[in-house]
Amino acid sequence: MSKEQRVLRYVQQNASRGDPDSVLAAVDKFGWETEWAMNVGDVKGLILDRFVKETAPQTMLELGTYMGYSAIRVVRLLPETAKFLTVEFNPENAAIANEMIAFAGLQNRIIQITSDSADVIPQLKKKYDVDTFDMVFIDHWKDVYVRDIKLLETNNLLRKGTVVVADNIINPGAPEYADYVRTCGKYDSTFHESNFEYSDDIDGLEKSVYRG
Ligand SMILES: O=C(NCCNC(=O)c1cc(-c2ccc(F)cc2)cc(O)c1O)c1cc(O)ncn1
Ligand SMILES: [Mg+2]
Repeated sequence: MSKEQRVLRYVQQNASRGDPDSVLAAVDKFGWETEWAMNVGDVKGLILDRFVKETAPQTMLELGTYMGYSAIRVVRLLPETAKFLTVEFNPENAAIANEMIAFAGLQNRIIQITSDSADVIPQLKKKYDVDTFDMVFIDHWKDVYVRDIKLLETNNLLRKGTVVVADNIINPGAPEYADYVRTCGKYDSTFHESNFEYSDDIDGLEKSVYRG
């Protein structure tokens, strides 16, 4: 059984079906007490919660579903009318996420896409009926953050004021991305220091508002 399957089983045996907060609490308890996993987690998650509440996005994209933790974390704060798309490359992780999201009762609120983000970003307008995103959460492979934010720009998926949040700026690190959003002149970017998931190590989120 994979680590991700062990986390899912723990959630199914310890959380309440249809209760997103209990699912998040179970994943976090497992992450702190049993096995570390690369969810954004409870500490950085509180900062993400604040950004979501401040932005109140009607359309949102997540790159890097993993087990669905941040999808559940975000969508639990959004109205039923909001449109949330999440992209995962790894089919095994996507399958775990599908079950985690269903257990949380949010399967009708989250559109899961299993694909390489580079392939799907250019299809979002036509195939997924997207105009522009109000918010984007980037949490997939660190070395493709820059490639993908540039793809979002060139595919006209960002608008003046779109809020782009990126995980793991310090650990494992996304230095080229941080440098790009801070110096290219297209974003007002701020770094929010925090802790690495289920750890005392340092990490942080970058929040970048597109100038349009
Ligand atoms: O699962 C896929 N990506 C996860 C992206 N996320 C990360 O890589 C990630 C990594 C870490 C991390 C940090 C320190 C360390 F020692 C080990 C891992 C932390 C995080 O918070 C992440 O978010 C995936 C699979 C695949 O086959 N193809 C495309 N993507
Ligand atoms: Mg991460």
